[in-house]
Amino acid sequence: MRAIRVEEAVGNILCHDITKIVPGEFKGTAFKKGHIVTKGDIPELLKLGKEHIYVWEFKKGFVHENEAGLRIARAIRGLGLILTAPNEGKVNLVAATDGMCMIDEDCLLKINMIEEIVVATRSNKRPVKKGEVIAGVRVVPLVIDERKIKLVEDIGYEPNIISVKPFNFCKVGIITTGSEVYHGRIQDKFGPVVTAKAEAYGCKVIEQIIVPDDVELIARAANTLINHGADLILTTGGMSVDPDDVTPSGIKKAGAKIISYGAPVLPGSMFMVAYLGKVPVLGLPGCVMYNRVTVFDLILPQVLAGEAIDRSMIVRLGMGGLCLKCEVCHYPACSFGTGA
Ligand SMILES: Nc1nc2c(c(=O)[nH]1)N[C@H]1C(S)=C(S)[C@@H](COP(=O)(O)OP(=O)(O)OC[C@H]3O[C@@H](n4cnc5c(N)ncnc54)[C@H](O)[C@@H]3O)O[C@H]1N2
Ligand code: MOO
Repeated sequence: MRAIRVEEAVGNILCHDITKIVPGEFKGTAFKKGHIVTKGDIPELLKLGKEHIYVWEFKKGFVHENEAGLRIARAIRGLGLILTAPNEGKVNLVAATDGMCMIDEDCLLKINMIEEIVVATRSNKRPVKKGEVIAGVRVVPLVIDERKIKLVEDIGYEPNIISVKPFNFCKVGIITTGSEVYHGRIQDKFGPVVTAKAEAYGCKVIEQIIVPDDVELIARAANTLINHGADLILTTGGMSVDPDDVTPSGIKKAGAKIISYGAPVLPGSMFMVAYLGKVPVLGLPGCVMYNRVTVFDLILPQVLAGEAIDRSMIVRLGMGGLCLKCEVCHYPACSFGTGA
């Protein structure tokens, strides 16, 4: 730290806040610690009674927090993100599109292990909206040893440490099972719920086939939907333990490869994931119709972001898999699904 004349301070970094007081009108910070003095600041500083100010003594090999923040942000930015200008050293990474927030957790850990580097993100694999902040980065001191920034940049060679993967458009086919619905004893309430959820991600429901609880008819409906161009199949109902719950058998009979039957998620424990060729088939239990958020809300965006679902992904959902059923639902801004 050294004191210099204000007129010679352009390009130097302020070491302390400078306060402005106008009686009856204003009392606050006119210039913040860390501010880089510009030519235009000089008259204002002089008006504030400052002929000399304390500035940071630049040492070779050190960088200012603003530059450091920008360099870290650039190093970790993957696809689908834009950067904000630094504000007191902090740079935000903002979603450029709706999509799935993807974070390389190992790289994030390595970067945050470097002392004085701060990278704070959202939880991994969450649906995000265009314009939402996905991560904020900064360094702890006002100036930082450039070698630390270079370490971040070395790790940053890994592509897409933080990215937003856009959702693919899908043609969705629905198979609604249940003899009570098929025979018109009750009206279908499940189809509209899953249609609304799929459409919220920009998908189109091309067809819904209503079948009784019959293994053969469920299997045939699945293959009909494939022939009609569906690239995602959702089945509703018939997923639990009654003798009439035959949807999993129907999916199997269609020739699908079962990835997982059952998920450590409540609500949603009777969920099934299968693939009929390349087409994902999601077996949705009755709770998906009834509850506001369920396992379906965790897996649907992953499928639409092009993630191949395997059993380990389903099993990882256990931690954070308990929906607290809050009076006002804030999902995805809550712990539900944070194990994804
Ligand atoms: N003994 C056990 N019972 C239940 C278990 C269990 O493990 N042991 N699991 C429960 C869980 S978890 C769920 S979730 C439910 C739902 O399972 P299903 O997928 O088999 O649902 P269904 O039996 O087909 O139907 C339940 C209920 O919802 C009505 N429904 C179904 N589809 C429609 C539709 N398209 N439109 C309107 N209403 C529909 C249906 O008529 C039933 O009333 O099982 C628990 N039980
Ligand atoms: O699967 Mo039920 O599928 O937990 O409420």
